[in-house]
Amino acid sequence: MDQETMRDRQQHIRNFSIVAHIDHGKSTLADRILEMTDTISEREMQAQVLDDMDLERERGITIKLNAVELHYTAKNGETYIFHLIDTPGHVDFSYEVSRSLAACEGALLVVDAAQGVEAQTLANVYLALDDDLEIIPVINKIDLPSAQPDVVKEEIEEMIGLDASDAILASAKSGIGIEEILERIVTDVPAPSGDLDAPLKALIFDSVYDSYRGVVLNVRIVDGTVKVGDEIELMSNGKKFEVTEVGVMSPKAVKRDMLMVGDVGYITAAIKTIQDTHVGDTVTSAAHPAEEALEGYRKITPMVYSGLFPVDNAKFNDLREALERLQLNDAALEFEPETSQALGFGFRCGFLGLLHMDVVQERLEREFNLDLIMTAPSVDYEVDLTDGTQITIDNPSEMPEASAVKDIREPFVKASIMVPNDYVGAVMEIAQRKRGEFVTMDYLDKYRVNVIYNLPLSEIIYDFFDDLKSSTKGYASLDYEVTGYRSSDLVKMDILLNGDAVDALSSIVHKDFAFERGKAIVARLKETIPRQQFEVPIQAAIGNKIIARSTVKAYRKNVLAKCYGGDVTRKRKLLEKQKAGKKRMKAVGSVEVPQEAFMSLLDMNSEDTKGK
Ligand SMILES: Nc1nc2c(ncn2[C@@H]2O[C@H](COP(=O)(O)OP(=O)(O)OP(=O)(O)O)[C@@H](O)[C@H]2O)c(=O)[nH]1
Repeated sequence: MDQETMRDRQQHIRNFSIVAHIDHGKSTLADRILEMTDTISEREMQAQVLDDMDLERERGITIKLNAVELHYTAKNGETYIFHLIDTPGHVDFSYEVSRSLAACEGALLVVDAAQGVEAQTLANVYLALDDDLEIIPVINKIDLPSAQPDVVKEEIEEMIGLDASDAILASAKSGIGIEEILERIVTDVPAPSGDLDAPLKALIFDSVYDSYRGVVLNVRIVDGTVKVGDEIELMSNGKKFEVTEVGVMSPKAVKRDMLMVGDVGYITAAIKTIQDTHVGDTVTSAAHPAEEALEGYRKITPMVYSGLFPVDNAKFNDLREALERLQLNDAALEFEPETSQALGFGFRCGFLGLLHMDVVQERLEREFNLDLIMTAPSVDYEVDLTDGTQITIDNPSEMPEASAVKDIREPFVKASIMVPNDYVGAVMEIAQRKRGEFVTMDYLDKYRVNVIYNLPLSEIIYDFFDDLKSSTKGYASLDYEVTGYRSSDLVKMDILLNGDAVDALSSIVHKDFAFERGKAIVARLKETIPRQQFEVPIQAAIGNKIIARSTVKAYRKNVLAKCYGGDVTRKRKLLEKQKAGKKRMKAVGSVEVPQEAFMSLLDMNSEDTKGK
């Protein structure tokens, strides 16, 4: 390609994302766009191509970002190169949204015509506005009988402050408005402004490990060009590599001779060590390095911590390797080795939230074939000791004796909960129960309210959102940000099995809830720990004081005795269930403890809310 062709090409590139609240139709719209541009035929279209992780498909949510190149011949007769960069919609992953947005000039803002603007619509659109992206409002699902496009337009104008008079009315499901969207991308989203002749500068926005090709870098080229044979340098550590392949995803990998300014594609360079690359780094040319690296991404700090232990202790190194690979394209995942008396060697991992934790656990098990025991999630605490020192603790078992502790502070969040008027009472009741402190309440329009609460993060990471959803018929949407740490009356609760404290079962609880939770967790453990050859006493204790107790009776009858006369399938099912359960047993001292027992700490939270 000569210079002129490249300059002309640059003018025809459009890089954009789709931002939306979860379930407002982002993936469906992406599919329609791929179909309309013949990037993929209907026959090839597996349900929702952009969400290509199995896990995502099962859960129906977008987690990882993907970038796809497509070609669109506009009404003006010219062909444009679109790069569509997918973004996740769940609150846990807003960090990833900002990563994809950094590679774009524009964003489609998709709002469900029946649901209206929701918490993540706002959170995500603010991220896009921070990046100065051109925003095109799209009101989706206008085919629904309950669609109220005019009300939604008003909401977009009032709540976001965007002009919605020319918002596109669309139905991703029935294909309405898709062409208009494509045309507006051409006319409204600016072409990338980088300098073709400047030294290479490419932003790594994602990377994956491939056992044949090494690390595959997904990049947005900000300046210059890169081709096979070039020597590249990673600006954060000065490491140099020779480029072995470049290409784009369309949606399968398509090799190219080169990538140029404005392109979004991949680079491989036989990078074998995972630790060398990290998202947010800048790739430059080793021969003509850029003077300054791109701004990169802000550092993200995990909010929820949990211990991950292989059921088979010999798999410790496999687990480390798997975590390293996941970390490649999951900058938010943190881990460090942890030793538990009860569970042996494992890792203390930091996650963005419970969904993130769940996804990591499932990926480790499916993609890396690991059987894991995961301990209940915890937040991190700032602790002032009586000797004047301050420590941070993300593992309840490390909490010092109460006598050595002067003050414990826990993270607080400002939560914004959007609901229809009718449910405000229900929301307040839940927030209050979770030690919430009411801040304010704004009427968004005639129908909906934004309720703001300060809440301890530890209270909302578990089941707050589920509770909210179920008591508002699914209408509530939630967004939150950590605002700081506050002193709370917290104590460490130990759990003793057969008289021995099990470190992996300790938790930190508010004094006022300690009794109740102690009782609930002991009851829950009694249900989950199977009968053994001997009696197993279960106790909850604060310091030396036992606050709740129960006993798992010794094992007597065969499990099959529970079956009704000779029903073979039922019998088999029961045996299978028992076998699956066994796989995840861990011997803690002399007691066999199943995985679910370690999650009892979670259940106890919902337990104590039920009775009220
Ligand atoms: N009636 C109707 N349903 C739609 C339309 N667009 C999407 N849906 C449905 O809405 C649901 C959510 O759509 P998705 O495309 O998966 O939503 P999403 O925003 O990508 O969700 P995440 O990937 O989790 O962020 C699916 O059941 C779709 O079939 C539409 O235009 N009309």
